Amino acid sequence: MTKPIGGAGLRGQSAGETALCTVGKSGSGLTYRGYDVAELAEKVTFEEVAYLLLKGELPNEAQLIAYRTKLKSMRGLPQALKTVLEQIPADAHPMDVMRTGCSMLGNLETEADFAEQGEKTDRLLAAFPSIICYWYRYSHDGVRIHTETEDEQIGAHFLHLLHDKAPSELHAKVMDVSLILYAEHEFNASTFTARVCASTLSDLHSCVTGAIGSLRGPLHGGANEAAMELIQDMKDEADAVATLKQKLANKDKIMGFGHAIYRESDPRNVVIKGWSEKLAAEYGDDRLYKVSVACETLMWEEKKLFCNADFFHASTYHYMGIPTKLFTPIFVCSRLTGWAAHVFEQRANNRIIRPSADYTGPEPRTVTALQER
Ligand SMILES: CC(=O)SCCNC(=O)CCNC(=O)[C@H](O)C(C)(C)COP(=O)(O)OP(=O)(O)OC[C@H]1O[C@@H](n2cnc3c(N)ncnc32)[C@H](O)[C@@H]1OP(=O)(O)O
Ligand SMILES: O=C([O-])CC(=O)C(=O)O
Repeated sequence: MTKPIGGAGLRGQSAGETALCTVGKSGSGLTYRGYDVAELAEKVTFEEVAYLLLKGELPNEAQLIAYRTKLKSMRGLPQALKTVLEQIPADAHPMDVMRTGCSMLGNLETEADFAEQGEKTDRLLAAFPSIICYWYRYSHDGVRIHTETEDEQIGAHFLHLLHDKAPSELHAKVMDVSLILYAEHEFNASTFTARVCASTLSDLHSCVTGAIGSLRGPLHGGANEAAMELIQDMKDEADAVATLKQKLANKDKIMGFGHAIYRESDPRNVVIKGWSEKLAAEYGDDRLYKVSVACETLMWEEKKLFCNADFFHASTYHYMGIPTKLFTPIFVCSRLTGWAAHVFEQRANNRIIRPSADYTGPEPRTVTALQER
């Protein structure tokens, strides 16, 4: 069945132009500046994708080396930010930590002029893994970590800070692919939030802080954590089927399935699913992978709903020893590139975003005096 255009949620309506990304239009269904995401995930690294989105083209070798060196040099956190992170309790939601971390950095290293937007974005790109891991390791393990590592790549750097040791080649590769898959997705809710904020000529940190808030919800980025909570207790494939049937009978939303734009599949799923299978073999226990596949089959048979980017990310991250509550912050570390590129694009051709509303309230009336109400 084709979905009606228009209606609630601005679905099917164009809200502006972008040269950054197409969703559901060509190739596997997702392109970044004309490159198919599946090809990018196979042939390049996340830092190249970040460069592509933020600067317009893939870097040559010298540009990539310089970019990686620069990002590596920006991983340290100011003491004032560390002090703030140390105040945040262990049971805080890590997305709230990201939001506060971004906002605090905006106070300490404010974007004074739009000419600084590229520098400020690179700084956030380098600092986000440090922010989440500094807070996590301090609040959970009681240690103040050094946030600088020699890892060339952001994904490996994140795993290194989290686990206090450099990751295996396989885990570094999977993290890198994951960051590529999550980097950009046209006018999704969090990116649109960033663009609305940018359209008021606000600063970059405000745009990104708002976007983090939008990504946090379970209907958007928070779905990867919700998917993990769904599958973690499933004992086997039969249990997965029974659990989902019951949830569907209860009319529950199944997190990690469905999409606002894609109709039959999310092109990121096949890529991350493949890596989840490889990790399951390495891990030596494929229960989570198998129950995930059983969920995928059942959801298609029963509801014609398919896995979105988030579903197989749950097992993938779990196999790499990442705590569930850090899943969505990883999404932030990646999507920052898309958000910032959209902010740059909005600023380059700006008009304040201010749609109209259809009024459904009372007819005009006069105020009754307080004593008479
Ligand atoms: C990286 C990302 O952000 S990807 C998205 C992550 N979010 C999730 O995984 C949350 C679960 N999925 C959903 O809630 C939705 O599919 C969304 C929010 C992604 C898209 O929402 P919409 O565009 O409104 O969905 P859509 O119009 O395709 O829904 C059609 C029908 O399928 C149902 N449906 C859609 N997704 C699901 C789901 N995951 N589980 C159960 N039913 C669903 C809807 O309730 C709707 O039924 P209705 O017409 O009886 O109300
Ligand atoms: O496009 C959307 O609505 C949600 C999504 O998949 C993303 O932001 O990656």
